[in-house]
Amino acid sequence: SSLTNSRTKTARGNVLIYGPIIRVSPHEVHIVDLEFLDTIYSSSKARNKDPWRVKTLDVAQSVGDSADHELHRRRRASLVPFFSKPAVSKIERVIKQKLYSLHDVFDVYKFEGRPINLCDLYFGFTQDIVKNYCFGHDEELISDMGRAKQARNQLTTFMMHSHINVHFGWINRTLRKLPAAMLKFASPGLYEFQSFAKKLFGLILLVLDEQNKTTANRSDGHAIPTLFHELRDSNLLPAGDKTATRLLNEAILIVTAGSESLHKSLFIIHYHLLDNPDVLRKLRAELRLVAIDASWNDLERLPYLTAVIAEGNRLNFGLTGRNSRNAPHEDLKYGEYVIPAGTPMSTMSMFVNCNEELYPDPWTFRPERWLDGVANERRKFMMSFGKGARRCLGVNLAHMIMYKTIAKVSTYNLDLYQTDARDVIFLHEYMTAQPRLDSKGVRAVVKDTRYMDDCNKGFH
Ligand code: HEM
Repeated sequence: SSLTNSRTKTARGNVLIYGPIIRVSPHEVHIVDLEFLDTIYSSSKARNKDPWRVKTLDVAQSVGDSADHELHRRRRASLVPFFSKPAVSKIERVIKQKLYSLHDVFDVYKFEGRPINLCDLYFGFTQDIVKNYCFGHDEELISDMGRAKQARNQLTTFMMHSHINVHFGWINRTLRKLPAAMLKFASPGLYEFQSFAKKLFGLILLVLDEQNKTTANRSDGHAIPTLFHELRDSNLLPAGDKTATRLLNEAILIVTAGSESLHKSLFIIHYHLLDNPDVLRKLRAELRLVAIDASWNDLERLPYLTAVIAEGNRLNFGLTGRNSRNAPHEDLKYGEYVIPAGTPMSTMSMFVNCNEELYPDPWTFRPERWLDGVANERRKFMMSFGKGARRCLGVNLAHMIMYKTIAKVSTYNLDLYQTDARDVIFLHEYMTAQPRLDSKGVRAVVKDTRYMDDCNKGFH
């Protein structure tokens, strides 16, 4: 196809000065070639992560940081059933309740006339939902923007240490041995992260103590199996993988991966909707076609909403660093080069998600690009959720939350407040995309939450 030809041209020519294959360190090659993505991130062949790289988040025993292919496969298999579409659909009711809380927060800010910080709001909102999914209850961060801000800042600070973790892991290991009061002084980011981990550890111990229960009772009276109760009872995991420490590592990964990436997609999308009245108008017109309280199933059928979500995810970029894999049992060939078995090979999501041939004017938010004849081709290459056997496990959960949330908040009338593109754009690489470092977040003044001014449908 013409797309295939132009991809090759880009990979070999105008965008890249060097490459498409570069030896970026004594032991790693970096390759920018869309045609080679499925080889690096294979779904069927054994691919290890680089043990050196997985030190970034420092949760060694989690599924995401299980460097060895077989170990990763076993741990992932225990989680897969829980992230399927039918499994995720079971908590649509929880999402609905959280959306009511979200609505209440918007109403309070409307009443007070203060700008709302959408970054903090969506961080609290998503972390509550993910914790609920994991444990059956949460900290209700959404009802306390101060705590939501603190939790978001704490994770951002921790992620900004990710490069130091890779190169000087001993610093964190040493700091962790300090008494809490000294750690707070020496490394506030790590101290906050340790407090977060301590709370999760308490929840894991509770799950392990409640041996007789397989479900958690939620406040609405419905008992839904939760992820960590299921893991505790899973036949797919050996006893060694059910220890409190191993489960804590899993919980840290899932709660941070869930809230960090998901809240970003939400605030990126909401910013662009507020910044592009035409896009917002088209979206609202489409939403008129479905019921106010449409299900995820119905919302997924809406092409423009689907395009808005895909474009927000594209500009999220997922993991932004060099995400390497190695083929432990086979030598691979790239053009004239042989890549010996065990050699880390990497690429970066930005090179794919901002490939100018695939996405002309790539830094512009343009949902329409997902509606043309080659949109399905593009979908194959999107790297925001990763690729292959280690692709994001939370895709379905993320999509359900995004569809339900964007459908709801896009009907509110908000004006951006002292916010511009530098508050959402990828400017710094700290494992995930960070905007300008002095950003105060995406802020907006809430004008109305009850109706859509250019749609004639009211809110209940
Ligand atoms: C828009 C939202 C999200 C984005 C952009 C995203 C992105 C990613 C990416 C790029 C990876 C691949 C990491 C790699 O290559 O090693 C990943 C892995 C993962 N994600 Fe997500 N994620 C999102 C939401 C979620 C949610 C809501 C959850 C769960 C609550 C989740 C759980 C995970 C887990 C457990 C892994 C590790 C999978 C494995 O190693 O097998 N993610 N995510």
